[in-house]
Amino acid sequence: MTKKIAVVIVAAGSGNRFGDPIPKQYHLLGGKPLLRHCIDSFIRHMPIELIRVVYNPDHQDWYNTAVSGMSLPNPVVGGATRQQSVLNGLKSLESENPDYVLIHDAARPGISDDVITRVVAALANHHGAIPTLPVLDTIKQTDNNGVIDRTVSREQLHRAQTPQGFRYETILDAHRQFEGREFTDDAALLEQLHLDVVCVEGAVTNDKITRRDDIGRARDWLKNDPETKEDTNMIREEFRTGTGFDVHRFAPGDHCILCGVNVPHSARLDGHSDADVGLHTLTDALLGAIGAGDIGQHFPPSDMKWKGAASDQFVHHAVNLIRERGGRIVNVDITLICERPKIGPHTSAMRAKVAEILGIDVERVNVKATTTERLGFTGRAEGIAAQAAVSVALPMT
Ligand SMILES: Nc1ccn([C@@H]2O[C@H](COP(=O)(O)OP(=O)(O)OP(=O)(O)O)[C@@H](O)[C@H]2O)c(=O)n1
Ligand SMILES: C[C@](O)(CO)[C@H](O)COP(=O)(O)O
Repeated sequence: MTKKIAVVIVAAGSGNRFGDPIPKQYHLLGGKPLLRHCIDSFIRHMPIELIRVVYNPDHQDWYNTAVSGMSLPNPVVGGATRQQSVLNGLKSLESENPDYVLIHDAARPGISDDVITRVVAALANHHGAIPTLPVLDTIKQTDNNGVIDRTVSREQLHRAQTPQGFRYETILDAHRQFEGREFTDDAALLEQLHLDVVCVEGAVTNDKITRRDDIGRARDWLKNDPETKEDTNMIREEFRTGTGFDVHRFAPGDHCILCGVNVPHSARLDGHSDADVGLHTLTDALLGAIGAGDIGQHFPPSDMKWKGAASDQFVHHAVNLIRERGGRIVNVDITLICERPKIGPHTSAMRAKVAEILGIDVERVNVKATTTERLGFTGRAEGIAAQAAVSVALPMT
């Protein structure tokens, strides 16, 4: 009899070890997000209504981009731990009551048809089946100081991958029973219950993306993957450039706000909001990249509500417009043009602040300064000018 098979793809993690503001499951590999690679693989083995993605609603924009054009069931909200996310995903399938369920990490985009087939086939004779790889290195056990106690035999050791397949009711009961206790994979719960879980052959391409370097390895296998070239689900990106220019005059005061940083000076900047000329020009550049006008259209200077306002909110607004379009900021470069105050001592703090506001890595942000050799209004110390250039990647429609 044909078995009803469902899949839970857990994608609610924040990827702390990967260390990027964009969670790793939404990073592009060969033109499409890791999560989409996983979905595209499972769709060949089961009806779309039996695919459940467990996600974090804070990632909504990235999620929408990843599943664009697909009519998947609504995503399930994840929990604080992988285990909690799995339980939420399993519960969401109760009305479907499948025979088998496969539980897969969205961080494993290199899942192959063969691995899925092997896991499912093994479920005919076992409560669970998981793909594994042999351990090839010699394994040492140490004390707390790193001094070797002994060499562990690797003969019976295996590296566990996903998808881990189970009889649905068995794994749901196990997750309910052990809710709150910590396990690093799903098979471990059945081990506690002395139910048999068999290891089947996994795949090197199915290794988990955990740290930043892992993406490079995944790109290498993808280059050799014949399916990729014909893949019609690739989310292709196009790159947009935006520029900004802004000027504010000096007025009596004792500091300027520049790129979100308080810089002591013998004058302040006058104008719209807190007059942060750096963030204003950045906002203009971001809006320019997506064809969304300029800062004055979104936040009219005539509107008194912006008087004295912190300018990071203008940048946040532009960033949200980019995210709504499924885009991401590739890099930004801001130049402050003035004779005084001296900007050099503050550029590190400005870079960090701008990166924080944009939610991107500091390495993608540059802030620099120049003078105009005492020429013109900046040379006469009447005010500060700033210009910015940004690059934004947008999914091609
Ligand atoms: N609360 C959580 C934690 C993890 N996961 C998912 O579980 C899989 C494997 O977890 P891991 O590699 O540890 O991902 P993260 O938790 O995102 O990474 P990190 O531990 O580095 O923060 C990932 O697909 C991740 O999205 C999840 O759905 N819910
Ligand atoms: C489930 C898993 O991917 C199997 O290898 C792994 O245990 C997840 O562990 P992590 O600590 O969440 O990376």
